[in-house]
Amino acid sequence: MSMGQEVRYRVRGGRPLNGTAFIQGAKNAVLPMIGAALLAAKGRTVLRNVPIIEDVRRALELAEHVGARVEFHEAERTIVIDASQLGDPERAVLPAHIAARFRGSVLFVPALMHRMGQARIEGVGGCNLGSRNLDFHYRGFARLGAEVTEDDERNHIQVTSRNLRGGHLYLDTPSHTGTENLIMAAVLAPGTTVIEHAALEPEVIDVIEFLTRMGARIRGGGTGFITVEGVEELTAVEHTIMSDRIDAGVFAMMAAATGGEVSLVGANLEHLGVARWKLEQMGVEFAQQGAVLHVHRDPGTTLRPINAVTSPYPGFATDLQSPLMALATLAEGESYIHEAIYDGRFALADELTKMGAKIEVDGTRAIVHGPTALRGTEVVAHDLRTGAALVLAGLVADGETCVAPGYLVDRGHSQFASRLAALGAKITREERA
Ligand SMILES: CC(=O)N[C@H]1[C@@H](OP(=O)(O)OP(=O)(O)OC[C@H]2O[C@@H](n3ccc(=O)[nH]c3=O)[C@H](O)[C@@H]2O)O[C@H](CO)[C@@H](O)[C@@H]1O
Ligand SMILES: C=C(OP(=O)(O)O)C(=O)O
Repeated sequence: MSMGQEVRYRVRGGRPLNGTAFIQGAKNAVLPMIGAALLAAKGRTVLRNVPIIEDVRRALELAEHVGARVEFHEAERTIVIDASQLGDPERAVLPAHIAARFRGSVLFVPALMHRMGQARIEGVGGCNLGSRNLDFHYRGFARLGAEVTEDDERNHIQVTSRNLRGGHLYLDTPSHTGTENLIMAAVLAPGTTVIEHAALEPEVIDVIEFLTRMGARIRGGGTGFITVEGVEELTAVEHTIMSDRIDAGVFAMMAAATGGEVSLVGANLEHLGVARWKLEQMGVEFAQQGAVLHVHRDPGTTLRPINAVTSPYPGFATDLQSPLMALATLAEGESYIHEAIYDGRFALADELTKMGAKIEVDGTRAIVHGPTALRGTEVVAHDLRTGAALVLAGLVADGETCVAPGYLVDRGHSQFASRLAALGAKITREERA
């Protein structure tokens, strides 16, 4: 999609979702893996089960911009990356026009440090969720020996790294990309690095598996205490990306909202963490059948209200908080939601209010008064998950719901309209020049 096009989703409510949906590969695993692939000085990396999302397209543009050769075989959901030519320090720049369009751009910094000795970050994007800092990343790079300077005027950050070496690192809170970035900074730094208070997300573990296959020496993934022994070089390998637990959670909640019955191919119930138990309390039935997750909500029963607090894995995922708020508008009674990770995720409440929902917001806490008979209207996707949550609301609303800008949904959900249409939803994705 070019920058000039406007994408919108049009949804007509009233149909239960039934059938089979293919859960995409994980956005939050593929982005660090594209960054990690740039660490390999020889050979070609092959990534499989790649989600066809805008963030992946931006990541590949960025990889080309810094000097890698990339191919995205969309029909095969496969990426091939050749990073053997990286090395020109002049190209060690993450320009705002690409990097500011997605959060994952920050995951390129370790590769630029190792391969080019420096990195200039002219912008980092991601969903507009209030304050989102990167201080743990930069402080960690500095503890490994990098020099980090800020150009406040232009809002640029310069990282220079002649001699990275192992060190003792910690995170104030278990940052997801922070953990991945510090691991990638440490894998090629001589000596031992310890990372305390590391993130436990399944994607972090998938990234550790990928790096280990490349030749990295990493222990303690999933324990919160990670040890990395620096190695001299990493090799390009092949890896199949884990399935996207947020995509799975969104489809499960859509089945629940509409009173449907779906089979989610590739979804893993364990990866839902606390969200699984919350949805079960609301009246959603899950059955894991090997690699397929079966989700059912009896349309003859009402949804029960819920209390949820977002927290790092295995807590209730903040990325699932928005669709949960939309689902809670349908529950019989008062739901309480506390968003403890981001201070700006509740823009959704105003949009749901336009559809008839009754939600009281106080800072990062919200009370949802259900049940509401939602009405379709034009609503704004302020961020990726707000977009997905509004599509969920549209699936049960009376009349037509129009969700824009669709680009934000396309940042993270692959072929959203066609996968939902395959389950019986009335949804179209429109592009206007
Ligand atoms: C590309 C990617 O993987 N994105 C995910 C990643 O984002 P991301 O890795 O950016 O999220 P973090 O875990 O780093 O952020 C969590 C909280 O920590 C704060 N913080 C973070 C880093 C830092 O250096 N200083 C600091 O103060 C942030 O402002 C935020 O309030 O994890 C989030 C939390 O699970 C998810 O919502 C995002 O989908
Ligand atoms: C917050 C999200 O993504 P990002 O970190 O890429 O902005 C998300 O996936 O909901």
